[in-house]
Amino acid sequence: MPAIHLRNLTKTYSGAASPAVNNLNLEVKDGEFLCLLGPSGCGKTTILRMIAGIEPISQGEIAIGERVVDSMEQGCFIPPEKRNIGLVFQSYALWPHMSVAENITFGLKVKKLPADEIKARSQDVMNKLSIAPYAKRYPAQLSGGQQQRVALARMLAVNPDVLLLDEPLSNLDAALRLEMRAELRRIHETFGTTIIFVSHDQWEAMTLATTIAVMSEGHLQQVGTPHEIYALPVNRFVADFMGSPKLNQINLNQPESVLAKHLQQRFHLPKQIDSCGIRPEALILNKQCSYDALAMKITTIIPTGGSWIIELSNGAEPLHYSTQLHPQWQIGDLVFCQFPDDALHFFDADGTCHRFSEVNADTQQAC
Ligand SMILES: Nc1ncnc2c1ncn2[C@@H]1O[C@H](COP(=O)(O)OP(=O)(O)OP(=O)(O)O)[C@@H](O)[C@H]1O
Repeated sequence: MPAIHLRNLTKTYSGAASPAVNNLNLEVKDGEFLCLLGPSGCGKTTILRMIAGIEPISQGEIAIGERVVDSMEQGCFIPPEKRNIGLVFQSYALWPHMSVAENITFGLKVKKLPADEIKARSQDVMNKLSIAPYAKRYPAQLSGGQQQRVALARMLAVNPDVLLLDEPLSNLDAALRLEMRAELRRIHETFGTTIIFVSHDQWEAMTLATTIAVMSEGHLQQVGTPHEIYALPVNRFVADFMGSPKLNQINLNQPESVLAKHLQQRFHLPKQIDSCGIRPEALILNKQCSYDALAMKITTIIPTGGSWIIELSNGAEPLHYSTQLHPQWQIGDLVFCQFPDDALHFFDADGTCHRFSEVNADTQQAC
């Protein structure tokens, strides 16, 4: 399967004040399962549509493998049907008057493949996606998840080099989404297809993708494995966007904040660091005081089914702690909260994130 190269790719819709996609450089490797992740309106669908060839680019270049398929500079444009790309949208757009089998074989007939190959390919893909028993049914006689699988089967049958999926699970209920995520992972493992998947759901991205590209307002923020994006965010946007409950952020420029004072005293932080973040699960709570702990009161305990979110307060700003262990605390209890230095994210004024080792901070006894 070919890699996809997006070079200085920009899209400005007519009349728009700023580009929907701004000077994007991204390589999607052969066989990669890449998720374009970001909030609504950040340009994800526009990128997918440009790769598919159904949205004209404003600047830059798209190459699939060695072949440039779109370039303003070179004045070249390969039409969508010649890019060997499968596109599945949020709405499955199955032909309602065709049976499942007919929907799947349609693209193969358009390609004028021999009848026995059409039969073999469609049977194979229906078996792999467990929809063979519904071959004779019409889309209206299928559940949402079954329709979804037919839409995927239809794309996979034509054996695209690249599969583009635009939030294809968004119409499904929670149980079906889980089932379809497993299905998509199997498809990726079985077919080795390069997949680009659009989502605004970080959980979906974390559980599905081999690589995540986080976007904000048309700008690429970070590309990395799910672990890198979660544990080593490059900036405040990525750190804040990933994680539920959200990253705790402590503004260090509040002289009256006990929390800010504790962190300032405990770590020698350079002046340019103006806030500090820590994931809720990275906090450590103890019953006993220790030199590096801050006393905080438990104000809320929220069970979320198998895990708990605990709100802690010390004066004004609350902190959130999350755990999968049944909490031994009650609301009103005093606990001692530690901030492990390797779990801290330090942000400077422009939002760039630094690790503890980078800010070269020394620990200092505080309590
Ligand atoms: N055809 C269009 N004409 C003008 N502006 C558009 C058009 N399509 C999208 N936009 C604008 O471009 C920006 C990016 O839109 P896009 O659909 O790519 O975002 P997205 O990240 O996929 O959002 P969502 O998650 O809501 O689908 C948005 O500000 C949107 O309003």
